[in-house]
Amino acid sequence: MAKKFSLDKKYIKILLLEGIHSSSVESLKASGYSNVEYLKTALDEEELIQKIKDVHMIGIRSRTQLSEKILKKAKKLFAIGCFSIGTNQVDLHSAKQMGIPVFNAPFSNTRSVAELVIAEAILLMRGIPSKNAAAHRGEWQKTAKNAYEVRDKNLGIVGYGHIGSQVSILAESLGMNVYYYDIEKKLSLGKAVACSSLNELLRISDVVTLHVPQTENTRKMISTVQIAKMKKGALLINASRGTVIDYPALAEALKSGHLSGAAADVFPKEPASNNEKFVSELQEFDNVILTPHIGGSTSEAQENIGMEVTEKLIRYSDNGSTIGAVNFPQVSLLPNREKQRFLHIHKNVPGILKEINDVFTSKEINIASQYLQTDTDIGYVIIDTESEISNTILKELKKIPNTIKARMLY
Ligand SMILES: NC(=O)C1=CN([C@@H]2O[C@H](COP(=O)(O)OP(=O)(O)OC[C@H]3O[C@@H](n4cnc5c(N)ncnc54)[C@H](O)[C@@H]3O)[C@@H](O)[C@H]2O)C=CC1
Ligand SMILES: O=C(O)CCC(=O)C(=O)O
Repeated sequence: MAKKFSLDKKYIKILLLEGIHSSSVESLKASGYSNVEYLKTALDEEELIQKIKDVHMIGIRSRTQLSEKILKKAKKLFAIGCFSIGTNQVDLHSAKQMGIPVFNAPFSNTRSVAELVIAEAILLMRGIPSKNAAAHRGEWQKTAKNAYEVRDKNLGIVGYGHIGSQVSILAESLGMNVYYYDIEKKLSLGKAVACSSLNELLRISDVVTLHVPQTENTRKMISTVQIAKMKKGALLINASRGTVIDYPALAEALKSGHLSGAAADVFPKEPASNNEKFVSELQEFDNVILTPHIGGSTSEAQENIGMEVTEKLIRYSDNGSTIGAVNFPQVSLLPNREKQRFLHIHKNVPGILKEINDVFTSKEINIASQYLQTDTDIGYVIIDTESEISNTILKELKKIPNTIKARMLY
């Protein structure tokens, strides 16, 4: 019998949104995925619902919100690629319940964000944003007043993960004293000092920079009370998520002069495209650097992200590997084209593995290898059979109660 993909690659429809780097399209095509629709922008909800109906894999950046409502329309979707670090734009739990793994690029833009933050710390310390704005208006503000070196100043990093720790290394090389606060115990790099509380960090820092994910815990973690604890004249930088700072409270602190400047790359409501107007309470302040969520937008980062996430999507589509998925049991078996491979995603209920195996036993088909992983909600098993078998097995696997998704690969 000729070997056959359950779904030929040329029928696997892939939608890439938000101007993902061309390295993604190139990798997909090189791997035989020719059915790729590439859009430079995000889609509004209605357009997305229409398009996602027929799509098997989707690639997004931070603008596209994949809510439960939208995922429910995506009947054919089997994998999501977030071409970003953050995955808060996807309802991860709903995706998992629907048997859809979500992949991201956990390090590819780390360095780009860290470099931007360091640049902003230097510019803010020198009062450059205000002087720059004034110069554009024809004013000449040649003065050393309120302009400082970053050397020997205290930098407080909230969230000492990949980005926070890169910022730490760069800041120390500039002679800054680095302090950090993280809810997890972390290895301090160089001479960085862990603070036992957020309040302690806020009290001692000349510059505070935020590098936490968007979670319920981090929502408005910097608001009036926390800002009041910061040193008078301190600086605040946010390249994490717009929900982490209470921006009206920051605006108050800038107005009163309690803080002497800020930089914000992320906002609670960001324009869906470059054609939409951007509105923020921080726009009135010359001493605030506003950037349009470009912390990770460098050529290097985007090219790397394009390749990294695409590779994960291809590995899942070709071999069933969920290594690197952020919402799924991690399963990987070496590709083995000599065998036939089945993937089965199911609710994690007792006895289901036996039912799956019974399908093969009843047809006297030997299982060559099998790898199951579960979490509290779902189980995911890859099964290689010794002999080539027909599509009817797949139909029977799909009929097992509590099956979420089943696929035959080769
Ligand atoms: N502006 C931009 O373009 C970009 C923004 N980001 C944002 O930066 C965030 C951080 O990225 P990474 O450093 O790669 O993530 P990471 O997961 O490596 O580090 C996050 C750290 O925050 C800590 N954390 C979580 N909740 C906390 C809390 N309540 N208080 C203190 N620490 C807490 C975690 O323990 C972890 O160490 C991403 O989740 C994303 O939202 C990421 C890339 C680009
Ligand atoms: O560049 C993007 O679209 C998203 C960057 C970001 O926020 C992330 O990687 O989490």
